Amino acid sequence: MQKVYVNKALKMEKIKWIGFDMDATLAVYNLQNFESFVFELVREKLILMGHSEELAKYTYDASFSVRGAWFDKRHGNLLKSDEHNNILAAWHGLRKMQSSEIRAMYPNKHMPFDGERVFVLNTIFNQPETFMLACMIDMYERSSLYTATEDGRGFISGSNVLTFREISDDLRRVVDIVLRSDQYKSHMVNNLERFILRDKRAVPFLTSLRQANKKLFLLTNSDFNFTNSLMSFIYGTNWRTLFDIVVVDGEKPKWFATDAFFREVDVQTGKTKMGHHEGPFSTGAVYSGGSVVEFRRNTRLTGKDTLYVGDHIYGDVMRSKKTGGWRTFLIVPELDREISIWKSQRKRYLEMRRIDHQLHEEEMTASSESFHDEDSENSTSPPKNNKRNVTFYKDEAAKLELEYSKMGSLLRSGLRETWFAGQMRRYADLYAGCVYDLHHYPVSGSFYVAPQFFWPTRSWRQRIENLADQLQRPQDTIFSKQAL
Ligand SMILES: Nc1nc2c(ncn2[C@@H]2O[C@H](COP(=O)(O)O)[C@@H](O)[C@H]2O)c(=O)[nH]1
Ligand SMILES: [Mg+2]
Repeated sequence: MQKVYVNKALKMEKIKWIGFDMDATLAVYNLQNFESFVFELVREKLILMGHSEELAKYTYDASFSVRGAWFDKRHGNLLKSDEHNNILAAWHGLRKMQSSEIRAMYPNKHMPFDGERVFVLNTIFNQPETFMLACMIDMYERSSLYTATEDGRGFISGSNVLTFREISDDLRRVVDIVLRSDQYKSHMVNNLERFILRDKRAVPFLTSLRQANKKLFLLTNSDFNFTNSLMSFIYGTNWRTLFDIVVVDGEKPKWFATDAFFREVDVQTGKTKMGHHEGPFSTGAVYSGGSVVEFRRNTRLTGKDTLYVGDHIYGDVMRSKKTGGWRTFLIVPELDREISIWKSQRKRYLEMRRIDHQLHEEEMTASSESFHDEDSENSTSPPKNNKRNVTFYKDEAAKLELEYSKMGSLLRSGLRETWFAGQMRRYADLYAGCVYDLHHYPVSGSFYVAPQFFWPTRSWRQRIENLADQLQRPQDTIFSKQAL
């Protein structure tokens, strides 16, 4: 679709430095191939660890997971929440939970965020993990050796208890080991054609930014050898000359929270030199680790003059904005697909909006009548919502969700915005499906947000259509070649 969307106005002429994340940003992954490869490696290691061999029967289903899900380690559920922690939908294993079940476990269908209890599955690297969590719980639920514990925190077989927390912790450990392993990295770098999508805009994009006097840096959590392989594949072996500074082993989000020094990498051996780096950074050199504090000291950047482009809503976008004061550009690989499904489902969406509005009006009328009748002897409880409308709305919402994946859309659940969408709106100044979409805009222009009007309207149809259009952010984006 080649569009950049705007949450917060940004003048490109004020940006002196542009930083890039590598994995899932400059290096665009073939998600289908990548996710099933990681799923298979993780499955093998979980069985070696001692989990049931029944796991071998589960194959990767790319149409199951959606990013941004929360895993509740206490009840073993995958949750889709909104930005106020209201639960929009939930899965136990591979099974979608009924509304009544969710309500019984989570009063008011709400769960306050607690980092001890919840693991947020935010990145493309968590996608196989999300599906594996569902598979493991499904498998133990079906197993004849295990039954559910009385306290509902997992499974029991004889005197052996396996809690949902333990399942999730085991899986996390295995994913972590797999992504660090030589087996994973060597298979990736030996099969780059399978895992990395080359984009013909890549070199012209970075070159045009440099020609416009922007300083460029790479800041990735990957190690030097892995970075070198991927970047050489995309940009050619001289890729380092495209950047003013190259930082590997970044350990974001920690990179934004410490004052650690940089260490220089020996690009011949890939090993880091002893001690730490002092003095200005050199073009062509590669630095390991470091921190935003040291980076700022070395480059004299203020923060507002830096635009950082990354795919991790927390590690790349929220932390860089909150701690570094950087301007942010989020890459959402699912965006083009989300928008095209959204457009194709506009009629269904408008109908749901109309029903939703009708239900609200009925509720308002009923509660205002009951309020006025409060003291009267004839006081009646509000009439129940029109059941047919409620059922219709729920069925349509479920159908809409299935257009995206079994866990639905990344950005919405029915009409409601997800937690991921809320985070994106708050912390990403710009966003796009692909970093190279920025190449279609002049380097010195400005991004604006179209004004949104919330004036009162007479008819529900007008209100619905206004809202629908506002929610279609693509139409809200204005780009101007002149500065504000
Ligand atoms: N050991 C782990 N490595 C992980 C995990 N999730 C991602 N990763 C690796 O981090 C980098 C991301 O690089 P960036 O360019 O996006 O900053 C990449 O090499 C991933 O393999 C994890 O949970 N554990
Ligand atoms: Mg990344």
